[in-house]
Amino acid sequence: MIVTVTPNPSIDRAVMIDVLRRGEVHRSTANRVDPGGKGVNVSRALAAQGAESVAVVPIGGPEGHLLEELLDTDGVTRRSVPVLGAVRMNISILEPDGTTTKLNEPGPTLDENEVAALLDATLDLAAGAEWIVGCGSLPPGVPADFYASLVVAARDSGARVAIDSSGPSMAAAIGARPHLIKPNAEELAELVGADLTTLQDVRDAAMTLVDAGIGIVAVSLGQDGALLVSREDTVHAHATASTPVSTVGAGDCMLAGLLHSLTTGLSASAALAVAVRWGTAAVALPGSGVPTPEDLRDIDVTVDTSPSLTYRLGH
Ligand SMILES: Nc1ncnc2c1ncn2[C@@H]1O[C@H](COP(=O)(O)OP(=O)(O)OP(=O)(O)O)[C@@H](O)[C@H]1O
Ligand SMILES: O=P(O)(O)OC[C@@]1(O)O[C@H](CO)[C@@H](O)[C@@H]1O
Repeated sequence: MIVTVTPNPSIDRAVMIDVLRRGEVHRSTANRVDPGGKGVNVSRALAAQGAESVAVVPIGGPEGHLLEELLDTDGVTRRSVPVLGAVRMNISILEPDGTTTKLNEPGPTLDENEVAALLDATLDLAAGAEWIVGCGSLPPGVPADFYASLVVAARDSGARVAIDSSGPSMAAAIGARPHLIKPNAEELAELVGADLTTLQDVRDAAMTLVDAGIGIVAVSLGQDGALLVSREDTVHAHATASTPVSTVGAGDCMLAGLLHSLTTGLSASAALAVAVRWGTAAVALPGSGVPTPEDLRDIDVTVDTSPSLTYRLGH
């Protein structure tokens, strides 16, 4: 079982328009609402593939009720932690070529007791979990060491911990040495303070983090797929998204595929192939849609266990 914790979940509203023009009134051509937040998406992606998962989420306000309803509709098992503030609403503006503009709210302020309750609810589930996954931004009131505390507190539970966040909370989590992290290229560049233009740069940056005690660094690279780096492996995998519609949540689906595969005992390279298949499939879905088994069928993934490291990103 995979337990996710999303300290700052959201209602994701996706609005499709022909072209985004600053300062003008736009009439949407289509729209949809999804339950959102990075850990929530990991749990949704697992549920859509019939894999066992529990999503731990702070729930408050009318938006909180809606989030619970949407999670139930998606068949996501959840552990709700009641909070006073309302769950945020995030907006994605999608243009026909797949260009995605996101407006993310900061989220409600959580008080000390609510933060403690969120951590307790997650650790409560740790005993039966293979992975605990902490994902996304932290709302106001949640200290930057939230994920670091999770890594430390989960250490004796037998569950491995994966973290996907950014900025100070990700940096602090890395200090606590989680088993796996999933930065994208920008987040990795920020973590190591270097420009990343080739696969070699990505590999070197990821290896710095492996040297610092992280077991697996899985870097999502958008159209360039993903690079997995561990003490034993450097694996690159990529696939072509024939009709990119929305990249929102693709990284979360990729992480879900990776963790699910590692749980079922696949090798690093086989697990990365699954991860890229799930991520690429998500790009072809509107809004924060997560792929079903059928959506994965026609995606050919190329996996390279000795990748050409001179490959330039974005080409
Ligand atoms: N344009 C694309 N073409 C093909 N595959 C893509 C494309 N964009 C994303 N992917 C796939 O989805 C995975 C995750 O995408 P990306 O690197 O954008 O994650 P991310 O920045 O963490 O996204 P998010 O935070 O929105 O979930 C990639 O590793 C890749 O496999
Ligand atoms: O504001 P954060 O927590 O960094 O990101 C939140 C978010 O953009 O991430 C998901 C996609 O990965 C969306 O469902 C959600 O709206």
